[in-house]
Amino acid sequence: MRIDFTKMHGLGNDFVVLDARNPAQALPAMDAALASALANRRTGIGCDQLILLEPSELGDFRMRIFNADGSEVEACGNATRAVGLLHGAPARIETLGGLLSATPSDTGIAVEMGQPRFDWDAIPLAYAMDTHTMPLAWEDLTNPVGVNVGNPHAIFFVPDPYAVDMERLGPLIETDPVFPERINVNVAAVTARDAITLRVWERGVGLTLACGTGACATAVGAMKRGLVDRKVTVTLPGGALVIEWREDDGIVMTGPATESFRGSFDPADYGFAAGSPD
Ligand SMILES: N[C@@H](CCC[C@H](N)C(=O)O)C(=O)O
Repeated sequence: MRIDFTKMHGLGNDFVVLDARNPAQALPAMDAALASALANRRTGIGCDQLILLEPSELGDFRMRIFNADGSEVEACGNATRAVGLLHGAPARIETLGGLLSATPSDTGIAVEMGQPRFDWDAIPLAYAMDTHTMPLAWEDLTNPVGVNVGNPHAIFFVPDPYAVDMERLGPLIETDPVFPERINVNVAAVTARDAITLRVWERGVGLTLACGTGACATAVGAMKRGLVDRKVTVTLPGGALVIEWREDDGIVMTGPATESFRGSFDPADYGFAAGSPD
């Protein structure tokens, strides 16, 4: 029994999207082993995140997010825009990080990401500290902002994000015990009151071409520090997102999403039995 998938991306951050709402699809129960097998770029379909759409009683549908290492996580900004594009109309999307809304428009897909949380235990951190300027350092990367925008982020403001050895420092910071649920690592340069350049080492993935929640976290971190205005363009290796932090509505992220192709796979090829259709 073959399972259909849609390959999508947001600024090069790519996804395999599976739709478990279709009763004709005998999807195996999703777990870390299957998610990482499908995400594997050498032996699987290949992606940064595996996205599973399920029925929801709270929203139009539920989106489950698995990193390439198989870990299930709370939020993914780029995938939220991607499934918003698939839905083709304004959508309320249930995630582990909260209920989000995605609205396709002429300028891309706009997603209301909710309010950021800066409390140390909301990020979470291993012990109490000031998250505005965390008293932490890894070589030249010092005093990050800590914020949770559905998922956890540390943001380092640096002169040149492309001069930072992220391949070496990213995994060190991601797995430091000060972050009990690991962390997404952002290195950013503020280039104008409305412009930021950003690279992200994603928890459970590594360096990606873009990270939507990273752009949101970095923008609000820079706003908190008074470095930028309330609406900024964040430029990542894969392209740009516009991030606005509204007093009442919270963070609004706007940017493109793209469907790349559709295909199918046989779970047996990955050592998994198909589930039983409802
Ligand atoms: N690519 C994403 C973030 C995906 C989840 C992240 N790696 C985590 O573990 O929290 C985005 O666009 O936000």
